[in-house]
Amino acid sequence: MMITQEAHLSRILHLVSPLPVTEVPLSEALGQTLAANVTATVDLPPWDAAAMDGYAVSLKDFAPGTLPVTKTIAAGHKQPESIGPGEVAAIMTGAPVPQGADTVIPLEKFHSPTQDLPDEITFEDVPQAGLNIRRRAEDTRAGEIVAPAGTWLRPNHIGAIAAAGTDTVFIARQPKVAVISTGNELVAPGTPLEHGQIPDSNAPLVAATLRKRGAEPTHQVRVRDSAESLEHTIAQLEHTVDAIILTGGASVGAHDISNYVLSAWQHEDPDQAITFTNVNIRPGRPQGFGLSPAGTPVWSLPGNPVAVLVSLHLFVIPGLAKMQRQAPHPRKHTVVVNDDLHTPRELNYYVLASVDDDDRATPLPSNSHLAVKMAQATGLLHIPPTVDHIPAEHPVECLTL
Ligand SMILES: Nc1nc2c(c(=O)[nH]1)N[C@H]1C(S)=C(S)[C@@H](COP(=O)(O)OP(=O)(O)OC[C@H]3O[C@@H](n4cnc5c(N)ncnc54)[C@H](O)[C@@H]3O)O[C@H]1N2
Ligand code: MOO
Repeated sequence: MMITQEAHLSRILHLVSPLPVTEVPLSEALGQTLAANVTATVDLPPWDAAAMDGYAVSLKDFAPGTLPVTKTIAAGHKQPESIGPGEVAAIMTGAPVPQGADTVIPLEKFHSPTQDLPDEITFEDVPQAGLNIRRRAEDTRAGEIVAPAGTWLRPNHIGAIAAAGTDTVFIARQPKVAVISTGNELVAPGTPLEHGQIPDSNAPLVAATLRKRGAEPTHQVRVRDSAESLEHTIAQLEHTVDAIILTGGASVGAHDISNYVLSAWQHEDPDQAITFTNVNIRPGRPQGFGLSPAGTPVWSLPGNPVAVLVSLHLFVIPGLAKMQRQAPHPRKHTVVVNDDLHTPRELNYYVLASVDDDDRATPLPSNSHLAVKMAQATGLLHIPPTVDHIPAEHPVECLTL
């Protein structure tokens, strides 16, 4: 039986639950998801501030001529200052504009850069009002939402939240995930290979994806193709983690133990049991998903490395996002292909591609076993089941890796 990519994802999203909420220092929040709105605790800028190094002047009763520089105001100046008609204040970028000042003129208008500021300044004309003043609360006002609940925190959010005067945030607890690679052929990367062995590249790929998305790969285990070992490993882990991701053994071969072991497990609610199906995608066709007897979500992904990459993007990342209480955010964009693409109809094809700064994509060889080709890819092109040919220079949707 074959099911659609949408039906498989919808079952996953139905079965995973959001994790509890906790408060963490902002310094630990990168990659996590806000579980509550962050609001500004201060106006920013907190006061009218100079946007240039120069001279603040009052335009009240102003006439061109030479005026005295009566004070100097640098960034960090704590004393509130004011100037009256006929007075000029030397002012630095970021410093509070003195009360009474209407405009700030950059110093280059009067003299070359110097550390010895003049005692007086000569105006040849009437300056324009309101120049080079950053207005109080122009960025945010205290109480305004800086980042809403559901935001996946990237470095720009961390900077904005700090700017708004906050140093702790509420997040959905970081998902703890066990990563299990199955297969007698697998050895740790870097181990000299005996005949029949290959490096386990899926566990590092899955663990890196988890870290990037704010989850914690708490365990990385290699299990041989033995039902007892797999059962024992999962029984040990399912109570201590929020999710389990297996790779390999999802297909129908005599040694594909993930499928045989997990699909034999009973669940109180049969709708929640781990089931295996073919999904209308390639690579990544055989997929298992459901809840373990302890209620822990289990993704059982196919073993081929590119199939793992595709499965992570289509099925694991959205599931984690629900656990993390994440609001949907765009993950696809449109690119133009440099070469013709031919794929059979009926399946969604995902093709590795190298995408340049102008959003032009060069498709790469994308057979599901070509693990090292992943290094050249920055995107995954999606060719829907309704088409079998995308001509060069045509647009196609792309998931950013
Ligand atoms: N008779 C059929 N055979 C296969 C079918 C099918 O429908 N009928 N489907 C094929 C498709 S499509 C896929 S995808 C694979 C999925 O296979 P499994 O999930 O059972 O994965 P394995 O057989 O264990 O491994 C496949 C391949 O990937 C390599 N591998 C496995 N784990 C890792 C790892 N951790 N790191 C690196 N590489 C790994 C493994 O050595 C195999 O070469 O089944 C097809 N067969
Ligand atoms: O679906 Mo499999 O991942 O094509 O090789």
